[in-house]
Amino acid sequence: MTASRIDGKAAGVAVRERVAKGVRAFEQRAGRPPGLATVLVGEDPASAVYVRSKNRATAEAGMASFAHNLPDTTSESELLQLVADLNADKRVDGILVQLPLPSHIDEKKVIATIEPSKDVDGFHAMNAGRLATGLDALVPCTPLGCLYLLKAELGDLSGLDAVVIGRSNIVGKPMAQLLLGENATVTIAHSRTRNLEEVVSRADIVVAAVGRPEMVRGHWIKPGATVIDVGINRLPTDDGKGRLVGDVAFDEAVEFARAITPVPGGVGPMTIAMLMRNTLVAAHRRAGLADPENL
Ligand SMILES: Nc1nc(=O)c2c([nH]1)NC[C@@H]1CN(c3ccc(C(=O)N[C@@H](CCC(=O)O)C(=O)O)cc3)C=[N+]21
Repeated sequence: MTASRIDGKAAGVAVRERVAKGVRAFEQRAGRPPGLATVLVGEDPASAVYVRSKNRATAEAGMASFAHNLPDTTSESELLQLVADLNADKRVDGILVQLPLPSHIDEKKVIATIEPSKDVDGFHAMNAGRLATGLDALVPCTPLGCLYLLKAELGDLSGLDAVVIGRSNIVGKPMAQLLLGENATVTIAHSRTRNLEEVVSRADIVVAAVGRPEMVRGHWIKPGATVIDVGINRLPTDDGKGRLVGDVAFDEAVEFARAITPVPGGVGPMTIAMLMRNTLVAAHRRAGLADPENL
């Protein structure tokens, strides 16, 4: 069997087009566009690229974009003050503080300072707790994008065996919560899991989010399973440009899976699309409007 490639780029474009329509409708009703503020501290080139593409996507969706690029000498209290200012700014519906932050800044403190109704990353404990207890929440963009691709591929996930490899607050844990919400049987595996191969080989759905290049081998995959690869690992190449690979050995896994996301062009573009979606949803909730439909 040769797996189909799940086209996250195309799915992301489709979501962003629906968001853009929703933005126009919101603006008619609220008299202002939804707004997203991004905060980048320091000069990490990869972070700068990601934040730029988020700002571009925001403008393309017709939303107001407020980009704050700060030097890596920014103190923690200066950053907390900026977040407080953005919390109070009525034009701002979403606040994204790009991670990782420089080591002299406590990420936990920064996340805890973001107003939960503007936390479009879904990282605040309020949103994590609301997701875990089945209340309306802002849900982290990457797992939300993964769930979107899974439902597009499989429809109903009820009763399926899902394995999430990785237990981060950003991907693994919220991914598991979302799958549980869809009535999948969920296993969370991690670096201490014994016999990972055997655990993976039982799964109808594999979500790999460990950050270790090509760690999941093709023969681990149950024939006909669906594989979502969250990893983005840059490997060195002779020409110095580097090559992106996921956490799954793609060329092997296509021989076993029913469908699989490539890297790049899989989960990454969906993350940005879901950030646009979350910003539109946050704008509606903050304006006292019902959630937009069909996103
Ligand atoms: N507060 C915060 N929120 C985030 O959502 C967040 C963050 N910090 N820090 C870094 C990670 C990483 N991230 C990506 C988003 C899009 C792609 C993406 O679009 N990737 C493309 C291109 C990859 C490339 O060429 O580098 C692809 O996979 O096809 C990748 C990675 C969001 N993150």
